[in-house]
Amino acid sequence: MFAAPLLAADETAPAAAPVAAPAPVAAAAGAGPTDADLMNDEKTPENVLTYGMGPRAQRFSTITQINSSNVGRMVPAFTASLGGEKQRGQESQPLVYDGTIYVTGSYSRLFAFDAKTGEEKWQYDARLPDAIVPCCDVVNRGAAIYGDKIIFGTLDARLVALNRNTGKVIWNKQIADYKAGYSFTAAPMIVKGKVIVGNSGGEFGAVGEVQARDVNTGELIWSRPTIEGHMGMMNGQPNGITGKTNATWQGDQWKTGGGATWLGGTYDPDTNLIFMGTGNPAPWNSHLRPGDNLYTASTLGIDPDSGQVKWAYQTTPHDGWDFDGVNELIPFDAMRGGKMMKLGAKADRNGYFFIIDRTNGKLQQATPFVSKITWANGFNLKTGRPNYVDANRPGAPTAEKGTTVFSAPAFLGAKNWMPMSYSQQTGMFYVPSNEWGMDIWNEPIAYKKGAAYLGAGFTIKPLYDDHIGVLRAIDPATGKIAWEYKNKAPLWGGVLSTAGNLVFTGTPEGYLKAFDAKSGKELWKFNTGSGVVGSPVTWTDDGEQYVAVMSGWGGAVPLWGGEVAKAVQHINQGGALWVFKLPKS
Ligand SMILES: O=C(O)c1cc(C(=O)O)c2c(n1)C(=O)C(=O)c1cc(C(=O)O)[nH]c1-2
Ligand SMILES: [Ca+2]
Repeated sequence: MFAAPLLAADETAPAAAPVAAPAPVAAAAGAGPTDADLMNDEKTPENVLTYGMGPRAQRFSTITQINSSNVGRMVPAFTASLGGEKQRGQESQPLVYDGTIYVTGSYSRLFAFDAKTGEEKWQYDARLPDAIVPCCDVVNRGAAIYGDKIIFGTLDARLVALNRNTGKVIWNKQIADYKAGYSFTAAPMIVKGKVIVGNSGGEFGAVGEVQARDVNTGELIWSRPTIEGHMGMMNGQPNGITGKTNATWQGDQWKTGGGATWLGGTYDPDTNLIFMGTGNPAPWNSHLRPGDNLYTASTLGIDPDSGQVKWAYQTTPHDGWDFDGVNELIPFDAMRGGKMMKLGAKADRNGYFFIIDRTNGKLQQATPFVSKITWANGFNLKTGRPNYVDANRPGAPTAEKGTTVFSAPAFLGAKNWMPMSYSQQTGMFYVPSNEWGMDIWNEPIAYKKGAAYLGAGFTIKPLYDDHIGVLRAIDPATGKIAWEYKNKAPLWGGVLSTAGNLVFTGTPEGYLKAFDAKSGKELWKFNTGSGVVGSPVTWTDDGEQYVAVMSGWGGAVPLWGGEVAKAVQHINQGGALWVFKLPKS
């Protein structure tokens, strides 16, 4: 725009040009987002640079043009198809930069669309090997952008950097062995020039790991396994918490112990910590692995510079239900006991909404956010541990099958991967939750490379006739629910809140919906033609506010949902980006 045209080559420069101040190297147009831009994402409404709309992943926008008084008039601006036969769950969150919308698609694809018209600029298809074994549909949750690159993970456990203008591969790195059950569904996160990635594979005895890779080359900078035993052995570094190598596992069980970091993390510039959730211990059958099984079903506070674990908090010690525990920890600050505190909130799959001190991982509050929880009666705030209801743990298998118990929440969780939002305007968390239970029983199982490693059987059942999904506004000061919206099908998409007093989320029935953030009143809906399991975002372009979401039914519910899967089997698949704005008038 106002920058002088760059000289293409040295020869074109006057030979004896007087040397003034050194030219700012490559700060020119087209250089792309920097570390500072990523950290500042919450404050730049003209783009969406990070998964979570800021490193803290609060999914809150300060834009007010579309608000609770006019959202009822919002209309589609355009839609863009992901095309073809590869229409499965579209869990992606769009990124928006410099006139382009980037979305990942099912089967490890990445698309670049014009942000004003939806016209496709390019698409990349990772062309997966047949042997991949993702547990829960062929999903991907989003990309990361940096400089000239757009970076995403694939189901055969690779991390791929493409040129964001052309879609051409810049580097392509294997992060784990997909033949041993590893895959990659999370959006990568970039902190200080390092691509921070997690892995998937907890249902196959994979071992959780966080890797930091050089954004320019893809080379490994540090690796942090999440299971005691592996932690102690890595690079000769102590794990930074217990200093012990393997206190909470018996025998060799830690070798295939799970704890996958399959949702990626959030980052807090204030404390310089990455918060990474870890998944279920493997196998699911808890009688086969006595002990707390650290650090599965936990949140880890990790130093991005070294990979050292600074603290850990385990939300389900000795998990026996696949309560997993990867759910995002969202940093926020609030008054507690008369002082301002650096806190984090996590709505866990196990049914509790946790508030912890994010400087040290100490539990401050744990309140149920669903109506039925059978496995524990609350948490002990001193020890941070659950008060277990032992009788409700699935029993040990005798010959073939242990006793069946009814358990709530179901293993797909009071909240699964779909991200909640924190509104800086209302001070509320908006949590996509589900009310369901399951019959669960344990079975014998032995580890076999690349095969499912559960040792349990299960059938998910609804708890109520009229709804499973419930969007809940939670006051973090008390854990009390301020309002709720009930949905017939399970909620499986992310949430966005805005300073326009709005909350957006999608439904499997196909709608993107807008609610009044204070009252919960439904203000607007639009049917996208397939289930919405993506995460909505918003931005401004030439003075107009846009809202975008991916449509395309899928994810774990149709595959693992038991009786609930049957109830939603009529929902049609899809694969489309939908973009909305107010009509010009
Ligand atoms: O332990 C794991 O490694 C792992 C990975 C994933 C994944 O990567 O999608 C899911 C789960 N577990 C899981 O337990 C689960 O319920 C789940 C739901 C979904 C989805 O995308 O709908 N993924 C996953
Ligand atoms: Ca899992």
